Amino acid sequence: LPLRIAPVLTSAAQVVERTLYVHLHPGLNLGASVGQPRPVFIPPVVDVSSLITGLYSNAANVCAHLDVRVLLTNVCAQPNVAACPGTGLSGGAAANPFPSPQPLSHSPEVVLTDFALQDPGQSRLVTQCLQRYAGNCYVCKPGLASVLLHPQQEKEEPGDRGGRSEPMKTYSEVVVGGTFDRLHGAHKTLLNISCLLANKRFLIGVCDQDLLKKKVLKELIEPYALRVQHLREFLQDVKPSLQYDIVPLSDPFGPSVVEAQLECIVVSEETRKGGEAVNRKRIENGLPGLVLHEIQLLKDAHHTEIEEEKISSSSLRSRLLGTLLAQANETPHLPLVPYLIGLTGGSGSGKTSIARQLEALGAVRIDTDQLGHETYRPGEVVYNRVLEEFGPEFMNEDKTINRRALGLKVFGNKKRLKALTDIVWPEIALRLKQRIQQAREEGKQVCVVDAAVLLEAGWTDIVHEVWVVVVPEEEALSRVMARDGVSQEDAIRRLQSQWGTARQVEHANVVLCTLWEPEVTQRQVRKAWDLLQKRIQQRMERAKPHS
Ligand SMILES: CC(=O)SCCNC(=O)CCNC(=O)[C@H](O)C(C)(C)COP(=O)(O)OP(=O)(O)OC[C@H]1O[C@@H](n2cnc3c(N)ncnc32)[C@H](O)[C@@H]1OP(=O)(O)O
Repeated sequence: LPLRIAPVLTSAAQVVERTLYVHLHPGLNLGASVGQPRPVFIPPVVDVSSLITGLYSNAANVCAHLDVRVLLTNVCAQPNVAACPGTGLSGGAAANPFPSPQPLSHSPEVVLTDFALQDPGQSRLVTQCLQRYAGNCYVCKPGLASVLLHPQQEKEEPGDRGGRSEPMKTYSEVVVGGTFDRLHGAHKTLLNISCLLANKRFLIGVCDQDLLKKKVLKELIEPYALRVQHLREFLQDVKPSLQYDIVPLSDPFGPSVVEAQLECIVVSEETRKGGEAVNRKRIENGLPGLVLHEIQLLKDAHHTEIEEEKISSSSLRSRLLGTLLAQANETPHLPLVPYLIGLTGGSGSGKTSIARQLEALGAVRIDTDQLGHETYRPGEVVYNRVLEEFGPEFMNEDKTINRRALGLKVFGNKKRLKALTDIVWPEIALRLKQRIQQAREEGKQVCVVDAAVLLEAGWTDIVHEVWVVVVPEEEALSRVMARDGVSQEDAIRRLQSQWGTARQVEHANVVLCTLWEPEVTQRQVRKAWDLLQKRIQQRMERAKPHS
């Protein structure tokens, strides 16, 4: 079987667009002579566990775009009613794991098999037999199609046949913990093997709040409720007979160190130490230690130099940088050209360096800080109004406005900052519109509006897309202090006058991060630019009058 995984997945990926459910039935005979095959129970042997790992690790390499889910309703420790509640078993060899078809979160539209036909004339009978078989196990879409795959068989190496059919020890209650952001093959392996090990209850602790603070690109972590929804949907498909309890974790231990009836914790090489710490705490709490069941870490064949070698959510998050995370809003009030990108991000996020890179790629860069500074020139409306509002002490000897002193006054003081921005923003907006008009007249295709507080100002409707640049707060603080020579307190006050990155990201169409080497940022910008060109192209196509 292991040799067939990659070829079967490769050929299935040519038919399937989104979800590929895997139902195991070793030796399934669809040959017409033996009559209609029935689903059978498979004992949870070591081989099944290796097969699950093999499936997810191959899927990550050969069909990474598919949501693969290995179904375990028919993989059960003891085929009796007590061990497999809800199966309607009466015991004995004829026990059916599917007394009624199991509903899945995505009803199958097509059933695939790698059953090898002995005779091409059998094909119709075999596909009919397969459809009936699938319909007995799962609730399928009406008109379920069936397809016979013809996977390219891989060469068998000597010694490949050595399977491990010894039974796995199973447990009444199993626990795991994790962030479970954007469920990937490694999460699914952990979850599937835990389902294999658990007979009654599966407790899942999901990191929340404080436990997320140190994570790479934490702003891109899916909200807790969404992660739980995805987990529940996956688990409900995989083994509906188990009781699932999903709880938020605000410390690394959660209920694992207080619930007496837990028997086993599933860990990876990386989290084994965490599992051992759980056991030390349990013993301190007068509870028996848990069996540590260790699973293999899945390798990520596509990892880049800033990513981990294992399949990880942080790598998946870093691959989202520069891509379109949320469709742009409809903007019929804006002219088609130039396409307007509102580039924003906290102080010290590196947005100006990104704006310059976009300029080098062909965009017109409009620096709104600069436009703001122009409005302070003596004789301008803003100049007079600012001095009226804040007093003559904010004037330098040469009669110019002392912006630095003004900054120290307003950052950290909401009321005073609002008084200032109420004066300056309308004037900046006016100048911005003039610049955009000028770019339009010059036939420019893309303008990048570099605006530190674009979202706070509610300027999202003057651009087509919002791009947000993020860095961790400590990094932003040290950059601001070093670059602008301000104290830590002043830097904090300035950052606190702006939205936090998580809130900014909620409004972002594209997110970029300047935390790593300059080449890494350049690659992100290039990717974002290339994808933007495609979107602009498609938009132009859509806007063409139909002939
Ligand atoms: C909607 C927009 O984004 S318009 C562009 C931002 N400008 C404004 O909001 C106008 C109000 N601000 C100002 O006039 C000036 O920033 C002053 C007078 C307060 C300070 O002037 P200066 O000392 O010359 O500082 P400068 O204008 O370079 O801004 C320094 C930092 O303050 C931040 N900043 C500017 N305005 C604001 C604001 N309204 N709220 C919070 N932070 C702000 C900027 O992010 C900038 O950091 P960055 O370059 O790392 O992004």
